[in-house]
Amino acid sequence: MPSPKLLRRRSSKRPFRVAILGQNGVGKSALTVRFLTRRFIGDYDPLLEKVYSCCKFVGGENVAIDLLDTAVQNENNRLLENIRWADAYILMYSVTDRCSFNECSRMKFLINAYRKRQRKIPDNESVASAFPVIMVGNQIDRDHDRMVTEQEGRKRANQLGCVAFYEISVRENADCVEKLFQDMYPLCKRSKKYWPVAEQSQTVYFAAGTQTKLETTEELERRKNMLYTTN
Ligand SMILES: Nc1nc2c(ncn2[C@@H]2O[C@H](COP(=O)(O)OP(=O)(O)OP(=O)(O)O)[C@@H](O)[C@H]2O)c(=O)[nH]1
Repeated sequence: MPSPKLLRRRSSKRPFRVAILGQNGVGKSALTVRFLTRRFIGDYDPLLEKVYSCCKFVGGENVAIDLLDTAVQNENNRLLENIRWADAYILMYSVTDRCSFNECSRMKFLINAYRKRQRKIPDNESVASAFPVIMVGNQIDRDHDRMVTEQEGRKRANQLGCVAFYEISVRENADCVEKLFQDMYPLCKRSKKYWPVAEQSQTVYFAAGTQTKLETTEELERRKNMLYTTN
């Protein structure tokens, strides 16, 4: 792999920010890397929390996207920091782990509570449409270990007010990951007024991060201006 070159973002407006939330081991890092590179990589450092920046052609337009691959979500403060940072959320669980499925409800509750507290949303608009959440059940290739049915997942996503629900296997199917993001952006565009859209950029940025954890939004902001590329 070529040594990473330090680049500066050309756009002055900020990208569309997506946080991938979910319990440990559900496949957040695998999803992120699949989307960015189409490759499936088996193992990742579970303690790392990274923002990956890219420009992708989604929903018929070039969109600058910052993807936050979150790490341990046990601390509510960290989770709230990530919620605050993002414009949209992917709530991920493993269909083989009911605990991770239930954790999605807690996270959605926190998203709603935080966004309502902000009072930025007019009364006639719901949190769901202003800050879209997509629920994703991963690891469907492990059918013999399945604990959560597709029907249950869909029902829960509906009850929680998620804008979409998918069952995927990051490991087996790169196309379903691509489709997830392709579908997601148009859904999220409805809430565009809540996030400034970035200018078009042709460079694919990748892997902004060091071995340290991200502690604050300020840290995330600082890193946004120091992006690395593999190209
Ligand atoms: N069988 C199968 N394994 C998967 C799939 N997606 C991810 N994995 C595996 O699940 C394990 C956890 O994946 P990660 O991407 O590290 O999960 P994570 O949610 O980022 O975990 P933390 O970093 O600990 O929060 C790894 O061993 C992956 O190879 C999938 O679709 N199918």
